[in-house]
Amino acid sequence: MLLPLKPLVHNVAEISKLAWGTCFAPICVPRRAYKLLPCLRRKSGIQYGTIDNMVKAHSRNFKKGLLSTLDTSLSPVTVTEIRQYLRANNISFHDGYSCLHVPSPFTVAEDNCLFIDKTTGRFLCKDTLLEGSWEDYQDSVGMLQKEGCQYLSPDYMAGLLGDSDGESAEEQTDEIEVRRIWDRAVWFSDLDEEDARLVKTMFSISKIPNLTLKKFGVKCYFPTKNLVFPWYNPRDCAMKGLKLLSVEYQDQSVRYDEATYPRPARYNNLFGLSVMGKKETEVVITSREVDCLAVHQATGMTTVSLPRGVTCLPPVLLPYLEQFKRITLWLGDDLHSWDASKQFARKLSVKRCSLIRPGDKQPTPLQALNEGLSLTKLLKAALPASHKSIISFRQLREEVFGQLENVDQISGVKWARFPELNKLLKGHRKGELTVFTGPTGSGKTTFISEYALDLCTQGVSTLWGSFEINNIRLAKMMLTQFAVLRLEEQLEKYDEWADKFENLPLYFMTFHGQQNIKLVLDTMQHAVYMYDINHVIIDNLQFMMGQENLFTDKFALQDYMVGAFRKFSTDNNCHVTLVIHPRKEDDDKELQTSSIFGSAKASQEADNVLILQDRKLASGPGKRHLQLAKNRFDGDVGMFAMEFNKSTLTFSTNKNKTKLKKVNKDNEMQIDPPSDEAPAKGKK
Ligand SMILES: Nc1ncnc2c1ncn2[C@@H]1O[C@H](COP(=O)(O)OP(=O)(O)OP(=O)(O)O)[C@@H](O)[C@H]1O
Repeated sequence: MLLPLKPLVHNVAEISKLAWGTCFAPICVPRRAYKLLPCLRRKSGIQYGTIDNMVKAHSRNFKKGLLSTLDTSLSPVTVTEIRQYLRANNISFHDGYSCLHVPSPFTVAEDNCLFIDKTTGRFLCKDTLLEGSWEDYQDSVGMLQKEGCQYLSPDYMAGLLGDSDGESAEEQTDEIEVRRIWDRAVWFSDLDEEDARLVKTMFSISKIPNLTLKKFGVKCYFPTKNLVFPWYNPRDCAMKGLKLLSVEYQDQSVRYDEATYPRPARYNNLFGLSVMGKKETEVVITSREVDCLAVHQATGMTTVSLPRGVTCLPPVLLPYLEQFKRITLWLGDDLHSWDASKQFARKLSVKRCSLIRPGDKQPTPLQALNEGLSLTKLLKAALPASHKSIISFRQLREEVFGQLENVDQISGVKWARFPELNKLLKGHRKGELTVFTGPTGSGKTTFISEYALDLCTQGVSTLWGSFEINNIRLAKMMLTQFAVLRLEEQLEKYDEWADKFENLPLYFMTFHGQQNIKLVLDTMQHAVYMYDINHVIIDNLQFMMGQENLFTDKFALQDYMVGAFRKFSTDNNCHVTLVIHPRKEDDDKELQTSSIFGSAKASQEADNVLILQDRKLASGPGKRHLQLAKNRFDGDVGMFAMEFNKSTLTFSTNKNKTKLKKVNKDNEMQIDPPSDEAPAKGKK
């Protein structure tokens, strides 16, 4: 019996993708949502009434994307509930690492399998590539039971999936571009020998033979000397996208640049998947395609590389890794990669993961191959990711050494726009809690927006919780700061900057006004899982104060909330920046740590306390001082002046004029107005 359910699932899968967007949506999502309905009608070929009903049946999801309602789209189900549901419906399942494996209702294929993510409830049918929410899955099961059939029409499904009628203009342009590049790119074996040698030398892949490159589908786009990595559709090996890698030599260093089609947020390629056997049980995961080639070349092992390097491991890829009993993460040779391996291992289930710790004798796989090291030996020496509760110093000594060896990386990501902040705070580190305060209307949101944007442009995945100003206003301000331009006067440049902005790893919670802290924390947790968020900004804490009835005392309530955010940042190794209003504002006095609303708990729990000072010190309109009042990392505290540029909404620190004032943390802060003198030496 043919059921018109498949269009529904395809449809709903799309719609529910948008529903997830309710929690933290890249700002373009609602615009795309509007395009969905007409195209579904066109491509489905079934009666309008049916589609309309289906859309109506799921319109709660759809509308949520637009109306910013969160509750049900957020962590809709626990793994226990999923198991209970499957048992109650007599659906056999296998308890996998990150997913539950159940028979797919969408295919007749023999080894059909549908993967349900244990954390989110979202599903993926590997055979048809259909995906959707937990609700969609339940609906499909309900439909099957109602109709008394075993499968939902595969023919119908194939027709739908193969039809590109409903693609957005962006997708169509990408497809044309992918085809154009792919057709012009050539296999290394077809290149002139001299040319092939030149390109291989440029990318340090001389030890990778043409045969291996061809096996992985790697071509060369010779006019611009790019490597071209394909993204094959795992279903039918059709081209789904590609990555272009270019290399630039600056002084002694080499810089790799990459461009992807489609754009990074939609580029979910596990490079190497097409080469992988269905029965393999071991895999090595690398962060770069060239490393993947190197591991395979040296060891013959199954290897895949992540689509966006160490930035994230998108959960949609987890089903493809379920078949592996043993996974080795070899992501790079710096601490950032090491942090990422530990984070990704948690997603993949630590018990099957081993990690290669960066170090002198453990460089990137490509470097190891080029230096003639034994990659097999290095892989054998990988450390198990699972730690017992009690460990000895022997297990820690390598980690401690790594920290001592990489002091600069330990101090975190540096700000590009606030060099003075780097001098005081050294950098932005994962897992810390920063409390930020300043007088009402002094520019806290404006400053913290630029502060976070600066880090985000350097790859720090960022989640914004702006409860006071709405996301459109916030994004407009950020875009202005990003472009450092008054875009309203140069609208012709809007698309150029918006395109670049869209590619940042930046997400927004759609909360506005008073919120329940549990809901906010759940959303943050979900975002960490989905997008590997490294920095969350909460602007501001006062917007969670009205929702809690647990405490009659406002101070106790705030203490409880600060404690909850502290725990979150530690548990998830994710930096949280909390904006908190000051308790009292006395016109004659500067704000101090003790001015932060609540008891001393906020400043005790915080690793860093930043204060935007705008009184007394300001020697002109728009001038502000940023004071670092607490710094747990190395104790340096101090302050520096910033100048506000009203047209670009940016605070800049004038390198020539900025007077950085470091003070001993035990002393009271001595603050002088900025002058043209050279920066004062820290007293520390
Ligand atoms: N240094 C500055 N000088 C003059 N105007 C500023 C400065 N910084 C920000 N502004 C402007 O002041 C307004 C308020 O800024 P913002 O919302 O960032 O302040 P806030 O401290 O977060 O406010 P609140 O206390 O209400 O949370 C904005 O219009 C912003 O453009």
